[in-house]
Order: sequence, then C-alpha cells, then structure tokens
Amino acid sequence: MRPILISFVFGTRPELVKLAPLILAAQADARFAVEVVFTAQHDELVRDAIGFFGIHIDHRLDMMQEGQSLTQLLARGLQQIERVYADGRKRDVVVVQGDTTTVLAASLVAFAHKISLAHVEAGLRSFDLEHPFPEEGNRQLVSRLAHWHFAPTPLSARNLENEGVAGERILVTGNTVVDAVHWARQRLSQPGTESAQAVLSALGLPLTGQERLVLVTAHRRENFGEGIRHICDAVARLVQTHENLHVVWPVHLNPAVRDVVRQSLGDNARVHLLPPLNYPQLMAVLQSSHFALTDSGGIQEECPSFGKPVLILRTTTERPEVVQAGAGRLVGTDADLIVHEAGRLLDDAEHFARMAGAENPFGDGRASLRILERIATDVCTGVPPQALM
Ligand SMILES: CC(=O)N[C@@H]1[C@@H](OP(=O)(O)OP(=O)(O)OC[C@H]2O[C@@H](n3ccc(=O)[nH]c3=O)[C@H](O)[C@@H]2O)O[C@H](CO)[C@@H](O)[C@@H]1O
Repeated sequence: MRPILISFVFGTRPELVKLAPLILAAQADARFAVEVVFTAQHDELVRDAIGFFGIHIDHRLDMMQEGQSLTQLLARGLQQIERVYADGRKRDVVVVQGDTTTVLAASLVAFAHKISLAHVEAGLRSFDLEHPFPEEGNRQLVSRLAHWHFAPTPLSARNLENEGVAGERILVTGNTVVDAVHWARQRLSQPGTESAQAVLSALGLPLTGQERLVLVTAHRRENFGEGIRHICDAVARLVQTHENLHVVWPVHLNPAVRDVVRQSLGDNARVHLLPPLNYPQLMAVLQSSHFALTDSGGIQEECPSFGKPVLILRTTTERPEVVQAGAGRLVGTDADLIVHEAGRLLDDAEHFARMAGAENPFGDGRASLRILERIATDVCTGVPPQALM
C-alpha cells in the first residue's frame, strides 16, 4: 500500500510552532508521505522557527502583497494553494492549524479538491465574530469544512458538539504546543546547543541569579493605544516597588506598540526592551522567568508547560482552561489590577506556588501522536473519503 500523503499548510509562526511536532512525527513514520506548503503570510518571524525545527518546505508561496485587503489576501491564498494542488498528485489529507486566512484558504481549496481536511486546535471560540477578527470567523468556517476536528481540550470539543459537529469526527488530543515545548526543551538541553543561560547572556539580560525576570508581551489590536499605555504604567510601578525585578519585553514591531513602549519605558534600566525573539530565545526567556504577562494565545498555552503562572492582558480568552486550572488569571489592561496580581505573585510565595503548580490543561505532549494515529486508522479503513464525496 502506498503511504498516506499528508499536505501540511501553514502561514504564520504560531501555526508552524504547533504543526512542527506533527510534521516531524509524520516524517518519521513510514505510513506517511509528507508535503509542506508555506504561504508566507508572515515571513521574517517564521523563518527562524522553520530553521530551529528543521522543517523542509516543499512549496514556498508568496501570499502577502503591500496594501492588499483581507479579501485580496484570501483570494491570493486561494489561487496560490490551488496552483500547488493542480499538479495532479493525489493528496489524501490536508492538515491546517488554527484560524488564520491561510487556514481558511487551504481549507477551501481542500474542499474544492475533495481532499479530507484535518483541523488542529479545533473548537476554540470567542463567540464574537468581531473579536478576534477575522480569526473567529475563520475558525467557525473551517469547522464547517473539516473532516477531523482535533480539539485541544474537552471544552473545545464541547464547543464543536454544540455546533452540531458529529462526535465521531472530534478527538480531544491536547494541544500540540505542548509537544513543541517538550521538543524545544530537549533540543536546548542537548550538548552543543546554546543553553538557556547562554541565550540570556547573548540578549544582554542580567544573570547573577539574584534577579527575578518577568516576561511581558503584547501584540493584540484590541490593546493598541490606551491598553498598551496602561500596561507600561503597571510595569513601571512594579519595577519601582520591587528592587530585584527585571522585565524582559520583546516588543512587537508594529509602531502602535513599539513607539508607545519605547517612549514610556525606554530609559528604565530594569526594563529590557528587545526586538521580537526567535522561538528558542523565547523558550529560554520563559524558562528563566518567574511568570509572564501576555496577550499572546501561544504563550498562555506555553506557560503551564514550564510551570510558570500567566497573567493574561485581556478581558476574555478563548483559552479559559488556563484560568479554570488555576495557572492563569485575566487581568485585562487595568494598571491597578495588573500591579495587584503581579505584586501577589512577586510577594506571596504560597500564592505563586499554587499557580505555578497547577495542572497543565493543554495536555501531555503526545497530541501529535494521537492525531497521526487517528488519521492513519481512518484512512486505512476508508472512513473519510466517503464522508466527503
Ligand atoms: C489576533 C490574534 O491575536 N491572533 C492569534 C495570534 O496567535 P498568538 O497570540 O499565539 O501569536 P504570537 O504571540 O505571535 O505567537 C505565539 C508563538 O510565537 C512564539 N513567540 C512569541 C513572541 C516572541 O517574541 N517570540 C516567539 O517565538 C511563542 O512562544 C508562541 O509559540 O496570531 C495567530 C497567527 O497570526 C492567530 O492564529 C491567533 O489567533
């Protein structure tokens, strides 16, 4: 029997990080042949991560164009992915992750070609089509097209069931972000690889062991303007009241974030404003931090894998599991609340230990294997094609 041909499509760094363990596991498994399509929806930020995971790209597309609208981006994605799939090769499965325009475009092309679609990290919902836009709409649309819905948690599986997705098409796998963290930690501890300490030192961060590092990141549109200003205000107050506190903030390149952060914290000696970090650098900083303050979805999921509490700079999250598990808290961008909650983590050792010791709601690092096992079993028993045709 010929191997099952899986085509992975991704366009941004978070998609790559979460698909990399799956791509590597499929490549190491003789049951599968693997094709990797990169749309370059993001470019620079992804390149480092592609190198770190050692992913071979079969088709590098060129989806971005200066000044194009969302519709134009989608149209360009559709056309370019279509060109790849028009080569007559028979793909058995298309795998996408998450909620970007790349994901929607690949899902529509897979549908048009009657290729069974697997959606990784399925079932996340904010239930508000405008927030995040266009991601919430993309997620919901992809759930109408996918054959397999690989839900990271029981809650995301329930969201899908509530929308009428048949139970036999949903599998709770854990989040592949945990697989990626395990892979990265192992890689960073191998002889010959730069240690976390060496990475920190190369970034110019303090290392006497007396300091307490806190990681801060903010990139969501909903926080631009007032939100970012309040976060900066809270960071300045925390540093002022905690002598050994050092804040490490890889600043998003968008001027709406960068200019405000530089202006308010640029001359604070214990606030280290860095350019965006590559994935292994981010892993090293997170591993060495006391906790994180972030609006990033991925970092919210990565923190519990490191046993690091996370304060979420949003008023809602599509990942409420981290809050329910006790590993995270929603603090929004209210400076007083940020200072209060961060202060508790810094000053109350018992409170810190409770949050740091919470169970990881995103799984055990074996999500990729569960996903591949399910695909292999179903394709071999002829389940998906009939379902689609
Ligand atoms: C509107 C919106 O918010 N959309 C979300 C957003 O996802 P996110 O919030 O998870 O995105 P980030 O925080 O950028 O990525 C996280 C990954 O990057 C690593 N990282 C981070 C900072 C750094 O300096 N160096 C790094 O290596 C980090 O460890 C983690 O693995 O974008 C996605 C695609 O556009 C969307 O699908 C998703 O809905």
